Amino acid sequence: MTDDLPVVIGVLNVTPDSFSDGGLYEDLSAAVEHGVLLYQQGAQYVDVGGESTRPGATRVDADVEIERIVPVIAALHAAGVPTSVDTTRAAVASAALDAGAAIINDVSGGLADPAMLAVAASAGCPYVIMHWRGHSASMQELATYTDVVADVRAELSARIDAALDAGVDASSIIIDPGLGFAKTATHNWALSRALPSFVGLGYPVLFAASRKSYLGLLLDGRPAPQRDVATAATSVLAAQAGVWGVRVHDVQATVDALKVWREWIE
Ligand SMILES: Nc1nc2ncc(COP(=O)(O)O)nc2c(=O)[nH]1
Repeated sequence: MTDDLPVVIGVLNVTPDSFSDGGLYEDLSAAVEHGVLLYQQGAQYVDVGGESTRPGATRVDADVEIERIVPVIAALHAAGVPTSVDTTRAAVASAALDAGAAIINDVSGGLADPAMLAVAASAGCPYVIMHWRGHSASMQELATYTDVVADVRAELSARIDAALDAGVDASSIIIDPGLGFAKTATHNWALSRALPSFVGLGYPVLFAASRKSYLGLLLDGRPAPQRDVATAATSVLAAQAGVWGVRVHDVQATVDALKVWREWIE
């Protein structure tokens, strides 16, 4: 939280195939320009990703991820823009930290790469543990739960314990319910409504609904770039639920909406 507003993390995907902004920022100068814009609009961090996590996306090698994101992170660092690295790979996280990234945003919560927890532990940096059940290709078949809120809480808690056992400091851990990752729209709404119970786990919660398909469904199939007003609404509701931060593509819309929320609850 910064002056009682949630932290806003701006999304910068340096990929050809991310679901809502793929291909827009593959060029270094375009990526850096957009990252600086997001920071100027009020993002406390810019989340730089080099591998699409969309359902069905094909994986890229670590060296491709590194090639894509390290120059961007280094340039944003030089420009005074704090960044997080969106990766499931330890080698990519290490390279990003060396280039100046401040946060590891690991959508797999340490499951995808056994070496990741040790990297997060030794770096001592904030480490985002998102609920995840497998890589993009298979994840929607994995969307089966007895009670999605209870199951996600339990599985996240297991990842928190694994991180603590690996030496990650409790004060470094941020958790994220992972909307859209092995979740249906119904699951996403249930998890959104249950955000206070995730806040109750005692770790800062990152909420990342931005432009996701469950919002598209609600908006009669509207394409991803036209879901930013709905995203800003989720940012306010997440703030109301007590989250630490929100991860969004349209920073301006969310910052404006959160300012309204702050005045309203004064
Ligand atoms: N912590 C976190 N990171 C993420 N990274 C990518 C995407 C999906 O792709 P996008 O980069 O286009 O939003 N979603 C999440 C998320 O829900 N939580």
